[in-house]
Amino acid sequence: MARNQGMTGFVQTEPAPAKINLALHVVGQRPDGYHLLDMLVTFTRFGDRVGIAPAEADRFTLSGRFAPQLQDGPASGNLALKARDLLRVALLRQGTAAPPVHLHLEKNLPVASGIGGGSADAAATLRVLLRHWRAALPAAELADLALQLGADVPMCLLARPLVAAGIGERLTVLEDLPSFPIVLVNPLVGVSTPDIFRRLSTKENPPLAASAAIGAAAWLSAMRSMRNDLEEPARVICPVIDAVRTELDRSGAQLVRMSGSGATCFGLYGTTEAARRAAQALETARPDWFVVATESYDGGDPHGAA
Ligand SMILES: C[C@@](CO)(OP(=O)(O)O)[C@H](O)COP(=O)(O)OP(=O)(O)OC[C@H]1O[C@@H](n2ccc(N)nc2=O)[C@H](O)[C@@H]1O
Ligand SMILES: Nc1ncnc2c1ncn2[C@@H]1O[C@H](COP(=O)(O)OP(=O)(O)O)[C@@H](O)[C@H]1O
Repeated sequence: MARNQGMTGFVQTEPAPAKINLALHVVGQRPDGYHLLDMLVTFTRFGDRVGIAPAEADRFTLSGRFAPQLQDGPASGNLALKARDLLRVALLRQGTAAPPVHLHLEKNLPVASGIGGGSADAAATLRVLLRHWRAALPAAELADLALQLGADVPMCLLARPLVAAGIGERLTVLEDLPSFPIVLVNPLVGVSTPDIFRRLSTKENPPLAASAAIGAAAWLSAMRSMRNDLEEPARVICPVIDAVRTELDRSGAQLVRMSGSGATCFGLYGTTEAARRAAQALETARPDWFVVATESYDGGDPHGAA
């Protein structure tokens, strides 16, 4: 697997936005061990990017700040390539051609950080390859294929504000969730998702009450009564999360919470300028952390907005 300068020369590129769990309630456990979750989810303009070009044989290259972390393991373990291979098998089964491609991943999102980078890459790969190969799968088959790649992949395929239930396969798109100026902060300590789930002390918590709020103030107030049930076990494994939260609280955020299984925490702000200033102050105070100011999507077409 080679390092590559960037996206120049790729015939099609696709954004792989970060997934933000604005709330995550653990409400049960399936017999196979997977946890039942109620999640309020949005996506950000900031994310990874997948590019493709036709090729004589399949090829995979990486660039971006976090590419080195994915270069150590075998490329075949990369979720973008798993997505390519699974999609190709499904298309060949129905008689659709899926010729070789050069796939490039610009890795801007920290790895194992609770914002679904690998899932976003897999989903973006599915979207861009379906376009490139001018192919389609029945909706139910595509949803199944996405879920095989990971519990977060179906929601990343939609990449728009939604409520997710089950393990992430039951999705309800939210048309009225506003866009929020948001700052993401990760202390650059990777957190293993199964480890966090294993440490949960209780698995049957109150469900998400997703009432139909209208406007940013009403949504903020509704979100304040929601939780991320994975925060408690994550703070035990990764105590620096407390420091991340404290810094975000001090930066003037209207709501601070951890996303997914951590360790990324986010702050929501009243204006883009407030988010930008907060990110600048955080970066100065903690140059060893990953800090980015961005915006979450509203209920409109995410691919138009990205
Ligand atoms: C916690 C969440 C919330 O959005 O996000 P991240 O922290 O990964 O971003 C997701 O549910 C993560 O989804 P994803 O990262 O795709 O998980 P998978 O690869 O399917 O599962 C990895 C492992 O996590 C545990 N797992 C995952 C999802 C779930 N609902 N219950 C679980 O117990 C299982 O041990 C599983 O083997
Ligand atoms: N394209 C990818 N980007 C990030 N991680 C990947 C990718 N492909 C495989 N992985 C593996 O998936 C695991 C989860 O990574 P990631 O999706 O970044 O986690 P999270 O959902 O917690 O943000 C990592 O341990 C990593 O080795």
